Amino acid sequence: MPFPNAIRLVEVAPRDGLQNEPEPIDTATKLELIDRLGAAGIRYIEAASFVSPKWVPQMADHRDVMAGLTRREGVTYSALTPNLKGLEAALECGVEEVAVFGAASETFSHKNINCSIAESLERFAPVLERAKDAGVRVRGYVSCVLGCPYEGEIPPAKVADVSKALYEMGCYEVSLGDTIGTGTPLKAKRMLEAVAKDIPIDKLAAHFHDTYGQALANLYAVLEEGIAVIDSSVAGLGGCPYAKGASGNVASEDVIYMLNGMGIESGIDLDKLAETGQWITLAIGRPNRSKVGVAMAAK
Ligand SMILES: CC(C)(COP(=O)([O-])OP(=O)([O-])OC[C@H]1O[C@@H](n2cnc3c(N)ncnc32)[C@H](O)[C@@H]1OP(=O)([O-])[O-])[C@@H](O)C(=O)NCCC(=O)NCCSC(=O)C[C@@](C)(O)CC(=O)[O-]
Repeated sequence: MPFPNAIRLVEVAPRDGLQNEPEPIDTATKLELIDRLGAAGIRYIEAASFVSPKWVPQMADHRDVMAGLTRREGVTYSALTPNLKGLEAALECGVEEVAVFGAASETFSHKNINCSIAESLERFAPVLERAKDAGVRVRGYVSCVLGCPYEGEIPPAKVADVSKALYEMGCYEVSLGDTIGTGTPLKAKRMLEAVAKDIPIDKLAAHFHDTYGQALANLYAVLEEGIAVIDSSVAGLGGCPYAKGASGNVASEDVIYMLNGMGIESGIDLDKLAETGQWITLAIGRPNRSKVGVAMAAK
């Protein structure tokens, strides 16, 4: 399949990027991050997570983040909602899109959302129904698509089953999460082939963490298969609280640099994006994990 002419980048730094930070990050810093990402041309930003503050304290200010946004025209600001309680709170804050998140690994599902895969799907069904009534689109995530921190290898057929269930339930797009970044390019292709038997490729997204330095190579492999939605995190911020040692998503700057070199449109201003990566890493005292961001800052 030819490479896509254009991609949609889903920027997850304000949520995935910050959810695992050991020190509290104030709401004003999160809001400035979101605003800078919008100013760099990003059209889809995962801004918050309506999960239990006991489970993920960094996302406890979800209401203040959603209510405090300076909304830019044409930008979607989404939030994670694992259950009806989260969805109702998000709706009160005027959210226009939410995401439910499941896993292809039973153990990870229990550790992350305290229920089995089957129970999670039962929980998501009323979330999708309520969201539909409210005119809110729902994205679905599947974690551990290329490996699990507890179970190791996950068969592609298992990933395909959970993805299909989310899609058939009404998720308009399913984002495939390599939660611990252990995937490699051919493995990523094989997994995608299995999922794409049931779901059109333009309804799938790649959400690859870079723990083993494979994320860009894996992205190249799935772009070749027709994937045109990429999740990434500015400065490579992030990690999952329930996947020990997992580092952040592939850095947005690195993705855009690669896409620019391939002539694939994103509508994103790389200079502004790289400045944002430098700014947030200084603001929260973290290393910048984007090679492109570091190289551009050194010029
Ligand atoms: C799902 C639950 C809530 C189940 O947690 P639970 O303990 O089974 O839920 P519960 O219904 O029994 O409720 C327990 C308490 O949580 C409260 N509660 C219940 N729901 C909510 C809510 N929505 N918002 C706020 N509070 C909530 C509820 O009110 C109650 O409070 P208490 O009576 O004890 O004071 C919990 O396990 C949880 O919050 N997990 C979050 C895990 C998480 O955020 N993980 C990181 C995001 S996923 C990820 O990073 C992967 C991804 C998406 O990026 C893709 C990839 O890379 O793989």
